[in-house]
Amino acid sequence: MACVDSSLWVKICGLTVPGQAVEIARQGASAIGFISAPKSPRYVTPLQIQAISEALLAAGYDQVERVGVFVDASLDDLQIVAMTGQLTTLQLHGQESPTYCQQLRQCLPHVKLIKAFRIRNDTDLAAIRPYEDVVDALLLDAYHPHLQGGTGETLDWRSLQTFRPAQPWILAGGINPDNIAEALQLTHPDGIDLSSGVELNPGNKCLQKTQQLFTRLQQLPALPAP
Ligand SMILES: O=C(O)c1ccccc1N[C@@H]1O[C@H](COP(=O)(O)O)[C@@H](O)[C@H]1O
Repeated sequence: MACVDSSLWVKICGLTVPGQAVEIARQGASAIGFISAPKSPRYVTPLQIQAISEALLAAGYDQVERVGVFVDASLDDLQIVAMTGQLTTLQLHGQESPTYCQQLRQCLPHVKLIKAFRIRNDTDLAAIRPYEDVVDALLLDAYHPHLQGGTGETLDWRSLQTFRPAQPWILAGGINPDNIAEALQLTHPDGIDLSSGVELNPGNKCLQKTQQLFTRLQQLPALPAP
C-alpha cells in the first residue's frame, strides 16, 4: 500500500527533557519545539533549550529543526534565546505584526520564520494574507479565549478544505495519533505540529504516543491530491 507523502513535515513541540527529544528525533520528527513563553506550563529557559539542542546535535540529529516558540517577545529577547538555544527556526505565536516579522528577518536572516494564527472564522483566515510574503511558513492553531497555545483544541478542519496559501502551511491544534488520519484527509497541510496530544502531562512527552503517531503516518494510504 502506498504511504502518506514522506515529505510531510512533523514537529513535536513542548519538549523539556533532552532524552525525550533525542528519542523523538530517532522516531522520525522533522522538528523539535521549545516553548519560550513564560506563562506556559511547558516553558523552558534558554539554557534548558541549549542543553536539549546540544543533546540533539551530539546524537547526530543536526538535520532536525530546533524551533523556539515565542509569544510577543521583544526582538532583543528573542535574539538572545535564538543564539543561546542554537535555534534554526522561530515560531511566532502571538500578535506579532508583519513589520515585526520583517525586522526579525533582518536581524536573523538565516533563521526560518513560522507565523502562527489562532483561527475562529474566515475573517481570521483572511488576516493571514499580509504575512504570506514575510515568513517562510504559516501555522494554523485553534482559538482559545485565555490560552495562546498547547490547548488540545482542534480547528474546524472542514473549513480548511480549500485553504491554499502561497507559503507552506502547518496544521496544529489538538492533533493526536487517533485523529491524524482524518485531519490530513480533510486539510492537506504541508506539515503538522503536535504537543498536548502526545504527552503524559505538560512538557512530559509520551514516547509510546509519539511512536504511535509516526507508525500511523507510515501506514496511512497516499492521500489524493487536493
Ligand atoms: O504548548 C504551549 O504551551 C504553547 C504556549 C504558548 C504558545 C504556543 C504553545 N504551543 C503551541 O500550540 C500548538 C498546539 O498545541 P496542541 O497540540 O493543541 O497542544 C502548537 O503549535 C504548539 O507549538
